[in-house]
Amino acid sequence: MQPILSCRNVMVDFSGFKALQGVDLQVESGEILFLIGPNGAGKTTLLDVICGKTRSTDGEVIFEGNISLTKLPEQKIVHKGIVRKFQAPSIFLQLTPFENLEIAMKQKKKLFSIIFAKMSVSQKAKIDELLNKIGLYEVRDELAQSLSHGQKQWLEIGMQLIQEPKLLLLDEPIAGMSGEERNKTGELIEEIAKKCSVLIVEHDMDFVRKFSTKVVVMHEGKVLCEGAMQDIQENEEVKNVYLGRSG
Ligand SMILES: Nc1ncnc2c1ncn2[C@@H]1O[C@H](COP(=O)(O)OP(=O)(O)OP(=O)(O)O)[C@@H](O)[C@H]1O
Repeated sequence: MQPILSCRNVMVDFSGFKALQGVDLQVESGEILFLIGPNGAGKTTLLDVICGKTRSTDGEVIFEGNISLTKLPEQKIVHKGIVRKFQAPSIFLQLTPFENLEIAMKQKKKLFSIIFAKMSVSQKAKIDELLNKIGLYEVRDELAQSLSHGQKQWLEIGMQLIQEPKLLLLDEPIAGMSGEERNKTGELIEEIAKKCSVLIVEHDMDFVRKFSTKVVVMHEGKVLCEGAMQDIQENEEVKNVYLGRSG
């Protein structure tokens, strides 16, 4: 089966500083791929390139075998099926989880008129189903500002899932979460991966150990190695540049 995403020799040069120096990486369908590596390795920059926030200076990013993302604007990349949850919150705190998802759904339709239209029964059912999935059904009518940190993050993820993506990009999704919230987030990601590949930048090695299907280690703008977490942990080079110090 062809990978859902292929990065080929991707380079990013920030006015002379080479943040990415020829990254080759593939994401397979249904995979939970963790991108790890020391600070400044280029992980976030790679996510930025994939979602169109940063332009690569060389190389190619191919989606679903034949769609080149390299020159597409961010919104077009979303429409192709790649969404990204940023660390900075984007939910409306004065609205309920249901209303937040309603807005996300209407944005997806992209029709201005529909913003004033009533939701159909099936649209409401879809939002309820999603609320169940992200564990917020019980608090669907409470103001988002009263949610815990973890619940807010899940709502953010829900806002992305309403786009029905094929690839979800997450940047340190469990930062600031309690132990229980971390586990719930991992389980949510496993549930999401049944329909959508997930590429995650993460520093928490316990979380990576528990929920990864594959791990890619980046160092100094390149892929150092990739494989199952068990093998990665044994790798001497990885121990030297990263795990030996922080994991
Ligand atoms: N817009 C920019 N202009 C110049 N340099 C940048 C820019 N964005 C990132 N960099 C540099 O590129 C390198 C890679 O940064 P990046 O944020 O991708 O690393 P990272 O692996 O995500 O690190 P961390 O784990 O700390 O988030 C860093 O040295 C960073 O300072």
